[in-house]
Amino acid sequence: MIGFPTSFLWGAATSAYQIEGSPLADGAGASIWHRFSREPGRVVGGATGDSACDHYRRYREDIALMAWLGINAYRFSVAWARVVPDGNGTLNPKGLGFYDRLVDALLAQGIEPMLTLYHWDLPAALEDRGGWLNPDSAKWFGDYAQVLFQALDDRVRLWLTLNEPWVSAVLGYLTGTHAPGRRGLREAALAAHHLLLAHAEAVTAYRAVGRHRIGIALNLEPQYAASAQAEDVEAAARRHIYVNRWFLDPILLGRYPAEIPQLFGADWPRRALQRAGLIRAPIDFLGVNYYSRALVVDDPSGRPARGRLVKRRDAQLTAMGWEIFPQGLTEMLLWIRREYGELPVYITENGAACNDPLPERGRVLDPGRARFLGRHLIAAQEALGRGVDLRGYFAWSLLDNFEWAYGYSKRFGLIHVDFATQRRTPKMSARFYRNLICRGGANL
Ligand SMILES: N=[N+]=NCCCCNC(=O)[C@@H]1[C@H]2[C@H](O)[C@@H](O)[C@H](O)[C@@H](CO)[C@@H]12
Repeated sequence: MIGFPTSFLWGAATSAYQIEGSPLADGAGASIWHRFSREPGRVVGGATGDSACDHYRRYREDIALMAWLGINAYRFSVAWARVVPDGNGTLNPKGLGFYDRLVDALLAQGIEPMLTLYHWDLPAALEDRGGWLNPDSAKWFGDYAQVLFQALDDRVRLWLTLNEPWVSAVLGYLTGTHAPGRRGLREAALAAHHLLLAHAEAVTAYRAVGRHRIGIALNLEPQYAASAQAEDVEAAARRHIYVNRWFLDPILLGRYPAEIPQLFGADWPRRALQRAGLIRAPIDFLGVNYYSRALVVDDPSGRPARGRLVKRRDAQLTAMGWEIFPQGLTEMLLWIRREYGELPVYITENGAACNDPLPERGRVLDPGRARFLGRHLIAAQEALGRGVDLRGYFAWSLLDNFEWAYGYSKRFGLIHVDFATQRRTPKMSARFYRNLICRGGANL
């Protein structure tokens, strides 16, 4: 098995709303998650991101922990409403100032910043104007992206436009389990289309002013038929289009998969097909967020892909109920290369929620997470050995944090956070990852 290249990025990832806290500090505007988390019943325990990991104030302490961890890259997102409080208008210098200081502090430790422009926290003022259902949303996003390109492209060399637009569209507009909590197939398809146009708007804007590289982070999940029955095989094929190709094809090929309008039927926005060509603004790399595979059975009532997820009885699951399936990462990376050609790839998220014990004498024993990371890094190494141009790996997540609708009930962190005291405690998995990075990934 070949090793990891010396240029390989060993990182960790977070997002603004999940770790920063202080959502309205220094002139920041509210986001849709600030609003959504306050709606009764939306988040486990009625939790909000008001404090989270208090990273907005403790970022220097957290960067010192990153330095101890030995990561050479850190993926974070910018809270749009900190920088442009009403989403599309006046800049807030204090909001931008936080990210300016964050980037400088990272670089001072030799840590490469990877900046995600949008990780689900749309300014609430833009939601009041229709949010991602408004055709102007692509321009709003392009204008916001421009602000950050101008301010930070002299130091940020890895940009991501959107994080998991599929989750934004499906959980935000179809299932309603994420902000803004709307429920409609047509809305989901329209929001997805505008998110893709927004991605293209930002990439196009970057080409005019940017000097480095820009991509997008997608949640990609291999779909396996639960049986050899034709109806299950076909259901898995439909879900593969729905979960993976719906976004990959327009971004990388400039067209929607032919099957997508059939899956959405009358709910598919007709004009979307003509405008799909606009979406293919060539990217420099693809971010792959990999967590698990899906095991699919036919389900005629399931909309829109008419497939339902099942679990094998003997499956090993994380605390999220997701099957631990490292080989799916290798297969997904190889499939992307076969299907879309040579494109640099970063694993921009991979990690596990575990039922961690409480810290005891400064230690948190989470062997399951260490094993999860190790097995997925072996799977990544396998893909590297078979020709995938894999440039880096970002563990999700640096810190235990606000896990969206699960609130603080699910812990993904390499570092434990006591949310009552904000005390950080590196877990066993952090030491495992630190030692691995020291060895450049050798002897996995
Ligand atoms: N069944 N199933 N399987 C996997 C489905 C994954 C969809 N959720 C994600 O990818 C989110 C991504 C998000 O960026 C981050 O902000 C979240 O904290 C992590 C952890 O939840 C992941």
